[in-house]
Amino acid sequence: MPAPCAQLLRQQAPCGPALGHLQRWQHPWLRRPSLAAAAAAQPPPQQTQTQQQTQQQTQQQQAAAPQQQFRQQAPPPPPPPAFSVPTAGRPSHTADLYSSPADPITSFGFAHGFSDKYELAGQLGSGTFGIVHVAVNRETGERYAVKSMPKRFANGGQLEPYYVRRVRNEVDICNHLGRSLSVCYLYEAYEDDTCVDLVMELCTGGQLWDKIKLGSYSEADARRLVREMVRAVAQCHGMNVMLRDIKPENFMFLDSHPDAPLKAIDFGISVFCRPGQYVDVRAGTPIYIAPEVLRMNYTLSADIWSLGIVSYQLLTGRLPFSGEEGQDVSEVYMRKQTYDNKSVFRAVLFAELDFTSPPWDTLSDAARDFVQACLNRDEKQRPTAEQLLAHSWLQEELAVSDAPFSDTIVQRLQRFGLYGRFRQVAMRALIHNMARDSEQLSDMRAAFQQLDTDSDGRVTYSELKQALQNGHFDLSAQEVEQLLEQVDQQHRGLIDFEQWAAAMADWRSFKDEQQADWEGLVRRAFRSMDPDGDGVITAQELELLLCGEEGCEVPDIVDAALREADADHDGKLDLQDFKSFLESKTDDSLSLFESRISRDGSGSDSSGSGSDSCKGGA
Ligand SMILES: Nc1ncnc2c1ncn2[C@@H]1O[C@H](COP(=O)(O)OP(=O)(O)OP(=O)(O)O)[C@@H](O)[C@H]1O
Repeated sequence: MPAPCAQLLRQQAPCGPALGHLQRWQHPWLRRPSLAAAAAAQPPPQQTQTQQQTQQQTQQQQAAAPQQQFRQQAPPPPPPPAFSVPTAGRPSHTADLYSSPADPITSFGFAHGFSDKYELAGQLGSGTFGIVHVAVNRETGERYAVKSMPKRFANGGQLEPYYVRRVRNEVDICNHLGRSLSVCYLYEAYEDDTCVDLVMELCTGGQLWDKIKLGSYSEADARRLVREMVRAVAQCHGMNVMLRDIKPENFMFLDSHPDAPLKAIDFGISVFCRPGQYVDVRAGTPIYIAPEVLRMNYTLSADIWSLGIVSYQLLTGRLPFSGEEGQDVSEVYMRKQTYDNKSVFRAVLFAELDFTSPPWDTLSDAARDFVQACLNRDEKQRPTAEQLLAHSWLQEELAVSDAPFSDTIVQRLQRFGLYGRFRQVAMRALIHNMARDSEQLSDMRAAFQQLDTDSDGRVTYSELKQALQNGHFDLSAQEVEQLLEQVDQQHRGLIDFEQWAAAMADWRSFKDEQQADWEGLVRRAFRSMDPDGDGVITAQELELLLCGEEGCEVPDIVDAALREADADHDGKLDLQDFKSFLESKTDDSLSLFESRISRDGSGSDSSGSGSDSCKGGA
């Protein structure tokens, strides 16, 4: 029988590691500035004296509690956990990591009534902070995963700061990234007096680790999985999120089909970090961390090293470390999943990396080149995740640019989902105001008309679902809903042509096509978003524009839009802000997203997962 939260609290292992990433972050459902947008909008910081003092104070507090800094690795299973070590007295290179200790709070402000809506079923797994169960929606019978994180209180009845940061971190980053199919979707967050419950997409196919420990994959299978992981990482990096804990335990298969999609889970120690920003807190799981993480000066490229380790494991069934420093680490870890930190750190820093022993003689040069590039100890020489996607080893048979439009619909929907709300609305305003004879528009209109089976100019969810079922996409029913909700932000259950076109458009070619009338188009689009025509969109007008009469269900939406687009920081948007905002949009690549085109024509397995497979293509 399901364990209620209070019971979970008793079952929970004693306190795990203190988390050293003192990132200031926010839950988007609470009205505070979003770190994500702040990280995106602000230039790399010069820390103020006060920030440094706060940081040093926090670090001193942490240094005074060393027993909380590491968690002893317990052999075997479960696999060794992530850790995070604060670094006393070192200057930080990042904006927010240390500047703001968690607020003294007693609750997060999440919804109440988890048990009214869901019934717990079997346990799926457990980690340092939570126990994960299947949760069944009492009304619909749909199945989810719920991570129950028993509240940890400090003296004085307030929540322990590490716990606060950890929960908020997970929620904030999931919300930030959750619109892509590469990331386990977070549906809801609940709390009561004793517990936080995060309701997530259910992955029934097990961890990638379960498969790796059985031995190496064929090169073709490994390539597919690595491509999926690199995509997830490229999306995270594109959103200024460093994962910091890439390992096979943190990727789960959606279901038990042999080609089931992989989903990234667990963002508890991820951190917001822009390219070029540095972090100086050791964090991660020792076997997978990059040498520069041990040296406590690293940036997004540290994730690429971890990807290299996992790729090596997938291809060979072992770790890369060899020679005097590494042989034992490799053998003992793969056999027993245990190690001692000192030997691992020595191996990470100094061990030879073996690219010659079998099965390397049977693997392609491209595979070797890919893994070697990831495992370059000089982090500056490592490719970015986006560059890795273009590596010859990962290249798909059909380049995305050559794929027919109808094959890329799921990628386009994911891409649109990762835009902020203001960019989504701006795209729609541009579409509304552009010339009717645009070539892109006519292509998209033709695709839309195919979806609109009753020709009423609008596509319902069920029409879209049906379209996605009739062709060749592998999508769970829940994934279809996730994708469509992005386009139908007002939750009308309908998508009109302009919404559809805004979601499908390629920004670069769209802009190129409109070049002759670009200035005029931008002016017209801005005017159509400025209801009283006074040349500025105030915060109040922005809320109406972004969320309609109902107001925003996620309070941070308006603040995030202002942070992204209000270049002169005067709290409102004018035409100049809008122009610069549109110019700042450069990245448009579909290759970051899974096409989800069915691989074998049979779709994914729906058995008991609550994620019944839809197969289709428009
Ligand atoms: N969405 C999901 N669907 C199915 N099982 C899941 C899901 N999320 C987590 N699990 C299972 O629960 C376990 C614990 O989850 P998770 O790693 O997120 O917890 P945690 O407390 O954050 O862990 P950590 O110790 O790494 O900090 C996972 O290893 C996995 O087996």
